[in-house]
Amino acid sequence: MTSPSVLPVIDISGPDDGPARQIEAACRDTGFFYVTGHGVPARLLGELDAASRRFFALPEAEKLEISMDRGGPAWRGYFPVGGELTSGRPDLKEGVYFGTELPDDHPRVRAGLPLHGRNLFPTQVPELRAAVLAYLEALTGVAQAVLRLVAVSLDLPADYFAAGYTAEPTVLFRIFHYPPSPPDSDDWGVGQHTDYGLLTLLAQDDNGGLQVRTPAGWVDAPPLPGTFVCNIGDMLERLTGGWYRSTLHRVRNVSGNERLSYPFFFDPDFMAEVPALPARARTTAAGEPRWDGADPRAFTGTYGEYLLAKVSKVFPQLSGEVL
Ligand SMILES: O=C(O)CCC(=O)C(=O)O
Ligand SMILES: [Fe+2]
Repeated sequence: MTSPSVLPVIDISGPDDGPARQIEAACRDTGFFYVTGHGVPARLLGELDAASRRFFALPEAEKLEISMDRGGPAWRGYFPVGGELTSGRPDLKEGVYFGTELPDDHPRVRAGLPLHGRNLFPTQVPELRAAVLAYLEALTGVAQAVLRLVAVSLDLPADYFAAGYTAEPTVLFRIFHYPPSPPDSDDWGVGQHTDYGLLTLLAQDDNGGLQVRTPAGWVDAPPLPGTFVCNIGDMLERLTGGWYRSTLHRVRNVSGNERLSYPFFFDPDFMAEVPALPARARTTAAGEPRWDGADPRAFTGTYGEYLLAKVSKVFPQLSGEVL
């Protein structure tokens, strides 16, 4: 059972102060809100959606031509239904992983850094390439704009993130296809989890299925046309000493239709350590034990190390091969 959505809609187009206070309230509450006034033309998402539907309609063997195990350490490409284990169980979804498009001679690629490199694009749907790259650029702008407001909400300089953690951000982007869940099944499209980085901006089609954990129980985050669902990840929880919340969420597609979603993850520089902000280090005591048994505040190391530990849990069969 879920309750109807109670998540706020925040217009980010106005002067910083109003939306920053709304973001503060949302991040203190569920860590989830809708973003409007973002300026991304609907056409970009329309092109992405059309190309993605063409891709998923291909025969499995053709989709496997960009299989993840061909992406090497860059960790890009297609995985079939059941190929990802978010909460230790196979998810009822297939998808394609993308990230920042880096040429082979980029210093981080030459240094062999995992998760860095070229994307894999399907030759059968050539228009997907331009649609994905244009979308990544547009969403990077939205994410920097939201982080500017997050910075203001924390009494930090407005360019705190853009000049630091996200001067060279870790950008991960996925296109997911959730087949309909059989009635009464207890399979999840995505098992319950929190996101790993700073923030996620999600576009979803009209089918719904995303659920968010709140103190009052699970609530729906239904599609609202022209908005992105934004939620904060473990690194913002960690930076703020738990003042802001990285909240559990999950997906079950009970619409009876094929659901597509487009989560865009905007995360700190792979090489950065992300210690608690001095003013926030001790704001709250640790809460209830987390979904993954891990405590993002206790972790030491770089964001890249945190991310790789997570990724190798959800793709156990790949982690030995490519990392
Ligand atoms: O598909 C969705 O609605 C959400 C996906 C998600 O939570 C994730 O990929 O982290
Ligand atoms: Fe998520």
